[in-house]
Amino acid sequence: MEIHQITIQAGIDKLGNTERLPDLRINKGEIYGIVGPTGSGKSQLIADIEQLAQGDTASKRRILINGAIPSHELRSDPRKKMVAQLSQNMNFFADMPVADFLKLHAKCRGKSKVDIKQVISIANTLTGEPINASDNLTILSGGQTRALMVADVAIISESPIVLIDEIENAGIKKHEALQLLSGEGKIILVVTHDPVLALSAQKRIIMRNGGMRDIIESTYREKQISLQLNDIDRCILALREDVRAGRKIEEVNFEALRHELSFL
Ligand SMILES: Nc1ncnc2c1ncn2[C@@H]1O[C@H](COP(=O)(O)OP(=O)(O)OP(=O)(O)O)[C@@H](O)[C@H]1O
Repeated sequence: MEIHQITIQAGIDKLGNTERLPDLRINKGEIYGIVGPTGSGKSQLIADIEQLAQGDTASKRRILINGAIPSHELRSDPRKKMVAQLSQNMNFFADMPVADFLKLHAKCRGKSKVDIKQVISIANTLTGEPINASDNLTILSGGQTRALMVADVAIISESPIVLIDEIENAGIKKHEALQLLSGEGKIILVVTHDPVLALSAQKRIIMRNGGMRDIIESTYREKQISLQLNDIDRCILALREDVRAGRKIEEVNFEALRHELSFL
């Protein structure tokens, strides 16, 4: 089923008041950030979309697909699952090599032609520590695990809706991960406190007290700032890999970092 739009029909906040933000329509290819203080309902909003809620969750929201109520089958049949979720705390539990897992997953999804080597090399563009096809899933680091999940969602799962919950400390190149996923024309919602991610989204939903309060469209300037912050982030990620690998740090180009910061 081709999905070109989801609608979040407003429900109630934690105090029982109708949400301030009216129905929200998100189109194919759009990236939305979800921001707000702790306990403001960011994860609940993601969960509502994941479950295709129909007034049956704490928020009483309803989720429409292409403007219509999703069928019972879409909500309950795992093979029809249209939503992929990625979060910082997710881990692989299968005791098998990376390549075997990807092959198995591709087979389950009916995609026997997927190039497994390509999936691994895409994952390796997101992490500083290369993943080998023969590595066992259980020995992958947090960053390698998340990088593999992103590549898997982009190429094998092909779920049209991707929900991302706080991947800021996941140890991967976040901006690149978002670009990889959005390049496939997916609908992406990302819960984040991280300016790199929040500012690179086209719009961000502001959460308060369990309700959708407001929406901000990111400006051209914010996009520029996000790209510059991303360069700084990549520098820190590279240093982290050096430290982790037991290398000595000979030099850090602080001048280049300062140059980036002076543009902000
Ligand atoms: N509209 C709502 N009505 C009733 N309860 C809600 C609503 N939204 C969220 N909650 C409840 O409030 C609690 C906190 O919400 P949630 O975990 O979504 O916040 P969060 O913004 O993701 O917080 P954190 O940043 O700490 O992860 C949860 O128990 C959730 O079920």
